[in-house]
Amino acid sequence: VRRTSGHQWTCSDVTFHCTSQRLCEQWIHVINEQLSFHTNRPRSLLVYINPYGGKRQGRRVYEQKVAPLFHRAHISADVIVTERANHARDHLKTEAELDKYDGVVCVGGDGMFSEILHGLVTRTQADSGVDQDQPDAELVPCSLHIGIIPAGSTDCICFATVGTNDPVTSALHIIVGDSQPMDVCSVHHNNSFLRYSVSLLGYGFYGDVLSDSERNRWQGPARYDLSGVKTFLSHNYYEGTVSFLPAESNKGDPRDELKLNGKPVCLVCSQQGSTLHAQKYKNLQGQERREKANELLVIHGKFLAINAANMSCACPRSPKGLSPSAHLADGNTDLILVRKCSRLDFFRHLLRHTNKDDQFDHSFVEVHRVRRFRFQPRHHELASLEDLSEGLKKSGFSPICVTQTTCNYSTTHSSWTCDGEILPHADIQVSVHRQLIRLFARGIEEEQQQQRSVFEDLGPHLALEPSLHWTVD
Ligand SMILES: CCCCCCCCCCCCC/C=C/[C@@H](O)[C@H](COP(=O)(O)O)NC(=O)CCCCCCCCCCCCCCC
Ligand SMILES: Nc1ncnc2c1ncn2[C@@H]1O[C@H](COP(=O)(O)OP(=O)(O)O)[C@@H](O)[C@H]1O
Ligand SMILES: [Ca+2]
Repeated sequence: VRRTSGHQWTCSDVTFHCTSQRLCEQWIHVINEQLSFHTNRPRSLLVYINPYGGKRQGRRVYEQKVAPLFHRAHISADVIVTERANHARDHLKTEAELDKYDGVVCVGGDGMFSEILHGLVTRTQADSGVDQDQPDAELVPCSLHIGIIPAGSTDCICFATVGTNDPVTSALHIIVGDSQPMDVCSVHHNNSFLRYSVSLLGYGFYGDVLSDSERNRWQGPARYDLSGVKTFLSHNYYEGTVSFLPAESNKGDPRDELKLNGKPVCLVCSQQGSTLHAQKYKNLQGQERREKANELLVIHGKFLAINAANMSCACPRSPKGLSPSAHLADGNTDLILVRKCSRLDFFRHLLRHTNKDDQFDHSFVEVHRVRRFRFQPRHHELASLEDLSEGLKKSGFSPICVTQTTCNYSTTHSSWTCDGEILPHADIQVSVHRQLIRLFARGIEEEQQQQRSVFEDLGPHLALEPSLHWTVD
């Protein structure tokens, strides 16, 4: 494997020249033996292809670019081309013989990844007797790794965990058996399970973009830009209450520039205990300590957007993403609140997602790193307002003022987008489950790491140094 620019990997050939047939055979034997010691490499994969994702190239991408590489790496693959939405999810949930495989690969976009995620996580909980309807249930991590061959519209899960959306690079991360743990958010409504999310949970702006874009799916990836402009121009804002449990104090800040992104070296993701957290509350005792450590913060307001970014959400549209310093595996999500502001200010904020400026450095934007949160839209409070208006009517006051004020606050209600799918409820509770899944990826590498040979990272067995090449000659 050779690294090229922009986090891309390509195949590279090494030619060994031998003086005799016998020596050549010895070398082949030794190399195959050494490769067999590397047990992290997958040998058998279950592949799902969404033929309708993105620009509808999933099948071609897999057959022309990925399958030949798996073949060369002696990886066997059982391929299922999906015939309908949720085909992959349902197959994984009930039918798939998971014991036969070392990993599951999805060829498609974030929506297709979401199907694999739901299939695998639900299957694992069912097999372990865990009830996913309980918002505080401790979920059991999935044993199979997931690989993503990008062939969708946004591909942010691939981009934010690999650094690029290139099918060959992703195939090579699968072949070498890279492993990247990743947090998963569970979303509940009134104590019943709705969905899991790994990338963006967005209410207001992104929820509206997604709802509108579903009608224009035939346009492919461009549907998001068109709906983006439409939603931007309609400039709706929504009122509600966000309550959240902040992250432990040792988990970094959404505005720090750590950018370690959940790699093995990332101190934030690898921290086991909660030492600093414990220190913060060390002078408190028993119940009081527990309450303080679990203190919910409550914010009420009028918002253009409420976004929870469980990962950076970097994608070709926004190379640093919605929350550039978010970690992949720290057990937290970054909650971004964009309050009502002028169109021009909101445009400035959006534009900063495409350049190096800090998109959080606006008076109307705040960002919190959180373990859990809940959103309650204002219309849920309406019930009590209606009670109030009844009461006022009885006491001789006109109820009209109450209703009118409510209607003027925001034009309509929004929906949540959950990794690109629309949720049926606005009142949701979200909890982060630390490192619930593992991907065939290694996070985004920094420059120095990129200088090294890929095989140096795989341990001594595969470190075929150039000097060895010369010995063979
Ligand atoms: C002025 C330019 C503003 C550019 C702002 C770009 C911000 C982009 C942040 C993207 C975060 C993406 C998070 C990923 C979510 C995905 O899981 C999910 C599903 O993906 P899939 O279809 O591959 O299955 N995708 C999405 O939710 C798509 C979100 C895309 C939003 C595009 C918004 C474009 C906004 C354009 C506003 C233009 C204002 C112009 C005024 C004249
Ligand atoms: N064979 C199929 N026919 C129709 N829809 C499908 C099929 N397979 C998967 N889907 C659905 O297509 C949607 C979009 O898939 P995705 O691969 O994420 O593409 P995109 O990134 O363009 O949205 C997902 O919601 C997925 O459930
Ligand atoms: Ca996280």
